[in-house]
Amino acid sequence: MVRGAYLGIAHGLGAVTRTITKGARDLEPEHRRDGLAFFLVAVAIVVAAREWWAIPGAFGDGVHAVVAGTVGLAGVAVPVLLLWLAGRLMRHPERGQANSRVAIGASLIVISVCALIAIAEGTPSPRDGFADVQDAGGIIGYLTATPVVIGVTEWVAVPLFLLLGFFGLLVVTATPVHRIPERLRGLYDRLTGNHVDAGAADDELQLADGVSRHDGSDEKKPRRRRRKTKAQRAAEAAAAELDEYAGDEAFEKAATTEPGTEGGARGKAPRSAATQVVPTGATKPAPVPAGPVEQAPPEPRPAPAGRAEQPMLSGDTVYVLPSEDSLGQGAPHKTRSAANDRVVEALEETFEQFGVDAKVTNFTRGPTVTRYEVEVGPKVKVERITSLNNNIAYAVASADVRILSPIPGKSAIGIEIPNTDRETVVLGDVLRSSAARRTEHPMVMGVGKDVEGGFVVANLAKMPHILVAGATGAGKSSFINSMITSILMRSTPEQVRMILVDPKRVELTIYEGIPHLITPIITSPKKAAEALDWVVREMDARYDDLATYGFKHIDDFNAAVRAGKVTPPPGSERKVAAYPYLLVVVDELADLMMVAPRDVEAAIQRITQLARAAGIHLVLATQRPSVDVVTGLIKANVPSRLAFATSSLADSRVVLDQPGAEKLIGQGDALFLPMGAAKPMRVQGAWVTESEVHAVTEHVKSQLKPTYRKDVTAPAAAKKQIDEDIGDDLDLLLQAAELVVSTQFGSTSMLQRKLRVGFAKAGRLMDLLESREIVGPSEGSKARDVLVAPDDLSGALAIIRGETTPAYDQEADDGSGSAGDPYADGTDGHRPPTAVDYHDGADTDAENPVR
Ligand SMILES: Nc1ncnc2c1ncn2[C@@H]1O[C@H](COP(=O)(O)OP(=O)(O)OP(=O)(O)O)[C@@H](O)[C@H]1O
Repeated sequence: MVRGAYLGIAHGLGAVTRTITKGARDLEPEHRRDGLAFFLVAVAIVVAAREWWAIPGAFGDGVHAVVAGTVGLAGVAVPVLLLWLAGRLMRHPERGQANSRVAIGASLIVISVCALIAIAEGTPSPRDGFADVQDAGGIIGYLTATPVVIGVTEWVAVPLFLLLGFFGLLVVTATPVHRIPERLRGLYDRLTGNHVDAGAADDELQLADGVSRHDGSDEKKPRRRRRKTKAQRAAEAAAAELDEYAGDEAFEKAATTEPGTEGGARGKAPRSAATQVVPTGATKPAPVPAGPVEQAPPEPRPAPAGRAEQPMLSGDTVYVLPSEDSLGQGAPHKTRSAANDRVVEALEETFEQFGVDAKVTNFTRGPTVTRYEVEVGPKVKVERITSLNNNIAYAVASADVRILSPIPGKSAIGIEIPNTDRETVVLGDVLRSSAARRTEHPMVMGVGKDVEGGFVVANLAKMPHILVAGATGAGKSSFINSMITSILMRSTPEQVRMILVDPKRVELTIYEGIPHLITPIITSPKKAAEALDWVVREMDARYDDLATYGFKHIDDFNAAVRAGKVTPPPGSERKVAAYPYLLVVVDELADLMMVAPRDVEAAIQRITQLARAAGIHLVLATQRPSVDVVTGLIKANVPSRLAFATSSLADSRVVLDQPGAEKLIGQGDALFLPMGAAKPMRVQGAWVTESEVHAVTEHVKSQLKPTYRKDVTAPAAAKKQIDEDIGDDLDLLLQAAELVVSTQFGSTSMLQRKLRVGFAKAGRLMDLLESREIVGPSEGSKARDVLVAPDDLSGALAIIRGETTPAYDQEADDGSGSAGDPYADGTDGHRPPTAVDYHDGADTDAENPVR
């Protein structure tokens, strides 16, 4: 009977336990993690009850025996450690890998502390009585300290354990040894309340006080402190949002600018700093500065990046981003110089000579040009100023005078005149500006400074594609350097991967071998065209994943992957991982368009139409922004534009759809038209020296080796075969294509008549032509648009036949990377291997069972 009752109870308990654990397995991952955190809190309370408040009772004695028995006197710190771990687990459930790193580091510290206490208490052994062990370093202290003390005496053991504890501390805080000084500085800044970007705090000061930052008199100090605390809170709140990148300005908008340093004030309505930042704010007219040259105070050196933790790569590797010090500081920004005063005089003299009632009321000095604001008197036509363009150019001895009438958002005419004493905008300064620090988005780059001296940063993910054009020597390559360097400074290869196409073979060589590359730098236009094809396939694969798992954007998919919510279908061995952003940079589009115009155009069109949600972004640069390179189709699909000085007005129109770029003065002076902007913004591009780029690339290369994918520049195997959907209709389809392209008339009834086929067959042929992008979509009873010019007919026919264009076949294969057919693994040939396992290298593609 007793046995029966015992077995009954045991079975019952077993069933209950199984039900609970099975239920726990079905819980959402974050509930499970929260459960663990709450469990740690509960244990902390129990341990504290006994170790801190000595609450009596048999249970308490048991707890003491376990805690003090294990870690000895260090037991008093156990509740604190448990509470901290629980808090961390609740706050950062997504940082599973970081949490395990913290656990390892904390264990090393515990071992070190227990051993040191054991040594301090004379290394008692359990043979002398377990109470002594409990009052020293517990069993951990005994087991770790005793052998070391016996081996090398306590004189050596103490420094060894101190070293172990120190190492544990570095592991917990993810601090590599060489960054200790920087971390200490960060900690000091944090403790003293200085860790908010000083520029941001000062901006806020100006808004509140209505005085410029030069006016920091003593009585302002208490207020300054209060303001800073507020700015600090705002910065912290913003930082909390950054994990998701949601709601952050630079993420929502393609480009962000930071209010510039104040321009000089002159004339009848001088402006104070406050008016420049908030037009409606209370203003106190600032006196006209007395000296001929005025400089804004140097931007205070900002605190280090303040990343709480270095980003993790899979496999718990800590990837250390390049130090901010790799990029130098520029000279302080001048808000006014003697040259500006001379120009103001020249302008007013010109107005006087021609009898125009106009005055220069203000100016804002940018790094390259200064914008002089001119207000005209009553009854004076604005055109009178614009008609003086040539005379103004003559008076100021500069051909590059650009008149804005009016300045967007102001009742004033802007006259932009190059500074004779121009300044270089240094990339390091742009990346350290508060505009750049406001977000940790990995695709944010430093663009430069605007005409008011404010820093401009742009989020390439929001562009979502950009066309960069300008005559030779105007600054395109420097821009691309700044862009790539910005990304290397801010992102891990797990966040951003790149394909760099450099047909000129000189500009981007410095980036060869960086781990962010997915394929070696492509110099052959033929391979570049193939790489674009690969990007299309990669995009399709990403889309398939988005559709399969029900996400609209790669960011959502990645967030779900990181939260452990994406599980591959049952039976699949696929390891689901977040997709990196993919940045494709083409340094000379014209070279590609010469080799395979139709293919390149078609690939660009497909990528640009769809790639945004897939996290794929194109940067197309050209020094020949003519209509045969930047075709209508490409233009229509690349919404953001950056025009450096162009050699003609026509080129400016191709890039920006408006004149202006032909008036730019070169060396990084640009008009930037991010997606959604109505008017282009004049910016001076950021400059990064070769040695800075070298320092950054050496740093990233020393962290990781690139894992190239072999398939990127391999021609797609399917191209050689006639597509399945054409079947037996190849001849008819070729005839149909020829008819439609040569007549430029996409009509189904014409096909019926000329090819003597029925309505259904003619409709099918037309659909096939549409799928090959020879005609546009059906427009009801109207004829379809024909997308292929008669000159390109042979290329179109070759594609239908499943051949590549002749240019492809002629090019010799240099063998770099196209060896083997990556899709010869029994898949359908159209589907690329998914990008989920970049880190396992190209070889794993064939093993990827999910297609
Ligand atoms: N942002 C910048 N700040 C200062 N100087 C610049 C800047 N950009 C370009 N320059 C100057 O202009 C020169 C030419 O720039 P860059 O090589 O970028 O031109 P490019 O448009 O790429 O020309 P190409 O098409 O011939 O390669 C640089 O060597 C540098 O002296």
